[in-house]
Amino acid sequence: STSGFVLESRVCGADQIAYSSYLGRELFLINGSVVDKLLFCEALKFYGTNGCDFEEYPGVIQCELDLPQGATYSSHARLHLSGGRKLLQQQPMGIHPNDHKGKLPEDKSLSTSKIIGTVVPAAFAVCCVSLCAWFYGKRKATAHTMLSKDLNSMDSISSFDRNSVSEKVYSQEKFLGSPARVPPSPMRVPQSPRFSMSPSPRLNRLGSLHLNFSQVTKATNNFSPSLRIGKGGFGTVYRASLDEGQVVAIKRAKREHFKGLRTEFSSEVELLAKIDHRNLVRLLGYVDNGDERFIITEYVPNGTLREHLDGRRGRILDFNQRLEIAIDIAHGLTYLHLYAERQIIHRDVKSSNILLTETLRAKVADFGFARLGAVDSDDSHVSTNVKGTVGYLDPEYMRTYKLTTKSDVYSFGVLLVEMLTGRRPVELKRPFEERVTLVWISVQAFKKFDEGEVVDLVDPRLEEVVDAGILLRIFGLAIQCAAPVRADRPDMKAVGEQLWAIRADYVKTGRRGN
Ligand SMILES: Nc1ncnc2c1ncn2[C@@H]1O[C@H](COP(=O)(O)OP(=O)(O)OP(=O)(O)O)[C@@H](O)[C@H]1O
Repeated sequence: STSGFVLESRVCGADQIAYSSYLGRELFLINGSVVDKLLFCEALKFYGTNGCDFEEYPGVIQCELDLPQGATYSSHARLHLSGGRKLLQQQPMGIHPNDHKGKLPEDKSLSTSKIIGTVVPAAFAVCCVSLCAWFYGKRKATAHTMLSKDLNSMDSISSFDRNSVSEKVYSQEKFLGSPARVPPSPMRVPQSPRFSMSPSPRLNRLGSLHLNFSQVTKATNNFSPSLRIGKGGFGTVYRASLDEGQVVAIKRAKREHFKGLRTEFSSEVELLAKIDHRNLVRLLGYVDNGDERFIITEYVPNGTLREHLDGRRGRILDFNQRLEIAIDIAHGLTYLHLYAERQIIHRDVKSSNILLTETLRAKVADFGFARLGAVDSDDSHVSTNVKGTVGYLDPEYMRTYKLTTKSDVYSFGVLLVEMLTGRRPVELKRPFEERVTLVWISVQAFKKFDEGEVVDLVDPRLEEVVDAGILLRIFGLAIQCAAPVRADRPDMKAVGEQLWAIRADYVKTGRRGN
């Protein structure tokens, strides 16, 4: 731990349990999901008596004090936390793709056994989430209700404790990655002396745009609220017009958002500025004004993917448009993973980071910037600003602190489910069992795939009826991407290829009711 920052983590059986506190703010996690303290303490108790040592765990004493009288770690919780995988594998959950009306097209890469192989562990992971949620929900009721062995009746709610942590968490590195544990990111290139952050420089020039602070002020009409297009965890975004008539987006980050940053900011930006791909938002330049930083990017005029899924941008996206957007995202991420000068892991793939052009081409935004908001030095502070949404986080990254491109693949899988269903990864207003979309979809998938009613899982706002075989493949792919174990996930390039093949078949045979 560093001053004020505590991180403890144990891998016990099949589960990873982590506790983090920073300046009095506590976070409890099981397998990457934020859980309430009761479940966390019960897990400690359970594992403590099963040979997994938590003696030095700072929360143990607290747990002793706080656990309500008679609260026990239920046998069903044990089943799911320690033997859940086994339990699920024993479930007779056959998927019979040929039983339903839409025949599963021949696709070696997505054979039935492969789907089972990925759906089952996925369901295991989501069961953990559900379980946390279940405890949270039932805590207020008096007794623990038995978790039915039948997945169909699984009762789940989101595990978020809204009082202690918002739906989103700040960059996972801030909460979970002590400097010693998080391996250096591929983005962490040696500091370039040319761009080192001395206190004096007021202007750094990178990319194709060379602006100074007063030009930025002018271009944004002195940061006029009328030009404000959005606000994120890192700062406020403005639409700005340059003298030459070029329209750009300028992200303004206040000092508190980057205080304590290591000095490789400029070398990282230098690297990002070289990236030129049609599915990635182009970085044009940045200005460092001491107290503020301005990141200037290509302006993408048609809002975020999330806004489109919500119907806030006019006509709702049809299925083909969603497929094309998914392919665009896959291409953008493949470029970052495979073809950029250095491998770049996005770390914050989500629907609000996908921007759309007027012709509905998708561009991935914010790559490489997640880390700029993540402060982990001693003089940093905990901000309530958020970075990264819990529902998109790779559970294996949370368990091992090892970040790989497969963490982006996981987030992409969650995003694909979001695009197919229209639902956010977590929707707290839904019935219990539907609140964590990946949980719901995986559980439903078992039922629906059998019954050939996979069409019911699709966004109800979609007017067309999509062939069940196509849906089966794409849901299968999404669940495979979001597999809890990294090795089970395909790489981004393969994902793009599979999406491409699915789209080709959709265009040929899958369009119904249009
Ligand atoms: N290059 C851009 N072109 C057009 N609009 C943009 C651009 N960049 C950002 N925006 C708009 O500004 C909003 C805020 O973006 P920002 O990246 O700061 O936050 P976010 O992605 O929503 O959240 P987070 O900080 O958690 O990643 C976006 O939702 C989008 O509407």
